[in-house]
Amino acid sequence: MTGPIHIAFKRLPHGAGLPLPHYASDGAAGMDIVAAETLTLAPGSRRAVATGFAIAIPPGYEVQVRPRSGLALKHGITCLNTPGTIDSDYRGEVKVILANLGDTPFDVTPGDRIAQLVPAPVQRAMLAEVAELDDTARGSGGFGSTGR
Ligand SMILES: O=c1ccn([C@H]2C[C@H](O)[C@@H](COP(=O)(O)OP(=O)(O)OP(=O)(O)O)O2)c(=O)[nH]1
Ligand SMILES: [Mg+2]
Repeated sequence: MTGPIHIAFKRLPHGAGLPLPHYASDGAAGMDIVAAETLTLAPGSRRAVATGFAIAIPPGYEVQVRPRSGLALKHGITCLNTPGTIDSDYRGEVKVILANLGDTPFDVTPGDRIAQLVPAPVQRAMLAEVAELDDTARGSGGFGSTGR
């Protein structure tokens, strides 16, 4: 584990009184984040759920919004766009796009831990357009071409 990066955190008015994003154990990779609103997710539905905060990530990094495995396993709740991407230049409220893949309605209450944040370095790419790509043994085989 490398040292922590510093992320500016701004609490928004509707986030007042909510717990800060926090690591639930010494070795946790993700900081748990909580909902800042009340809602019920019907089976098969999705919502952008408020967290009540905004962040400023240093250049060269992103923050990934990932599901919590307990919610996924017990209730079928996931982040639809996982891993969600928070760009370093985004200054709006962090939202969690929750989807209910289970078969019962799922209630969310302010303070419920709904997802986790994992910072990651960003490697940008520069494209070089060419007429032909080099040959490989795999070629265009994919999507199970090597067998089960
Ligand atoms: O789970 C997420 C994913 C994204 N965002 C915010 C921060 C991110 O920087 C911005 C844009 O996300 P993304 O690039 O994934 O979405 P887009 O559909 O490409 O929107 P845009 O055109 O604004 O980039 O939305 C969230 O709050 N939560
Ligand atoms: Mg985008």
